[in-house]
Amino acid sequence: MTRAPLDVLIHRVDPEVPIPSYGHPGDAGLDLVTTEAADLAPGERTVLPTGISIALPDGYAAFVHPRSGLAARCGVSMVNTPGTVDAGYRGEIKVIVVNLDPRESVRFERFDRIAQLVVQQVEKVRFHEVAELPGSARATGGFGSTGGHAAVTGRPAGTSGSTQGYASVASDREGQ
Ligand SMILES: O=c1ccn([C@H]2C[C@H](O)[C@@H](COP(=O)(O)OP(=O)(O)OP(=O)(O)O)O2)c(=O)[nH]1
Repeated sequence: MTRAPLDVLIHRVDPEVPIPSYGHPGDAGLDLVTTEAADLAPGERTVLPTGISIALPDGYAAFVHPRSGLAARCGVSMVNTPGTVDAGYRGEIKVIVVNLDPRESVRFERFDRIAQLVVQQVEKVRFHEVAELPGSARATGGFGSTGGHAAVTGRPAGTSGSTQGYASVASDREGQ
């Protein structure tokens, strides 16, 4: 069953910016564009304005996510992915982009799509302190306790002469 869309007030800080829209009917993210052109050298980051501010209803938040096409093609991501836009925030939404490509610079023109905005309902919690938490299958195992992604300080398997360290996913592949 299709739910009715949530009504959200929007203000265009830049009157020429297009109102964010979904690329396809089933998409989760609304495209965000930059209103400023920018050049990013390898490893460089910058804060880009999107030209919009919104008023989300209480109980909602919007999350600024990177675009996978930009990531795959140009190595562009966001420093704080996902960025959190609080329901009470009325300022212009900004995107902290970073060029993770080790060699190529990237250039954004005004109104290039740089990120996507996912609006979600969020729970408010009330903490109840206890002396001991109830048991669970995972218990306290975290950070790689199921195996895989062991850091290898020496050479990658099957090579010789390299002085660089590699992270290995071999034990994950083998299901260890
Ligand atoms: O990618 C982002 C992340 C945040 N914001 C805006 C909306 C958010 O409501 C506000 C504050 O963000 P956050 O709480 O993540 O930042 P903080 O560093 O914890 O700042 P504060 O002390 O203001 O909470 O900045 C953006 O425009 N883009």
